[in-house]
Amino acid sequence: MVEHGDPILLPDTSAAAATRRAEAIIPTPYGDFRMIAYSEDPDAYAPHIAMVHPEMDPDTEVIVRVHSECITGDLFGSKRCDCGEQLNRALRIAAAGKGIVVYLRQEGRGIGIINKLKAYQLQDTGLDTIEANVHLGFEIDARHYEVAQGILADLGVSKIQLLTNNPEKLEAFGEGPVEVVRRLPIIVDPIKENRSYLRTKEFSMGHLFK
Ligand SMILES: Nc1nc2c(ncn2[C@@H]2O[C@H](COP(=O)(O)OP(=O)(O)OP(=O)(O)O)[C@@H](O)[C@H]2O)c(=O)[nH]1
Ligand SMILES: [Zn+2]
Repeated sequence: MVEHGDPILLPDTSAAAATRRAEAIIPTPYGDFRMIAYSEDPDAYAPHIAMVHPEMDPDTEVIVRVHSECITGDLFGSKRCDCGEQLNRALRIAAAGKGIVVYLRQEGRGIGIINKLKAYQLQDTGLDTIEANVHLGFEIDARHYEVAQGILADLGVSKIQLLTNNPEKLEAFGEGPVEVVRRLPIIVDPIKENRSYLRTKEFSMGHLFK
């Protein structure tokens, strides 16, 4: 059994990981973005990513999505969660509003893809997302947001409108140098495959779906 918060399993999300390593323009279906890679280790395989609108103005209240990695949803379009659709929507909003999508490598709320798949298997026997994490010996949510604040600070941003329904994410930003002036909801319509996942988010994790 893994101990709570075992550091080996957690990605580097300290402020040190907010070091800019490389960037290039990436043309996406939503328009061009500057893709900037951030990591503590210069050769990191999985750096954090900022997708920055080329005309982003750091002196405005920048629209920002801080999205945690979900390989199942973001990449393969899994219907078990709302991540893929939220990511697409966030990119569209950032493209229209000269904003930023910060993509953090905190797969599975920080437990990694192997453990998330184990959690899914437990969920298929009747546990909810929280119970499955706890059963595997993990925190309910092992994520940290210092690196996101560091990335925004590196981009010269100090005031943001944060796209989230997650009160804990909002609270985490309350402690950092970047001020959240407004929360913007990012609500995906439930489908039968993700209904119980979204229900757990709403009733057990306090996510704001209204
Ligand atoms: N452990 C675990 N992680 C999950 C499960 N379903 C999704 N995730 C992870 O949950 C995270 C979702 O992160 P975000 O998209 O930033 O969103 P959020 O914290 O739900 O809050 P919002 O900003 O409101 O979307 C990703 O890291 C997913 O991989 C699950 O059943 N178990
Ligand atoms: Zn997901």
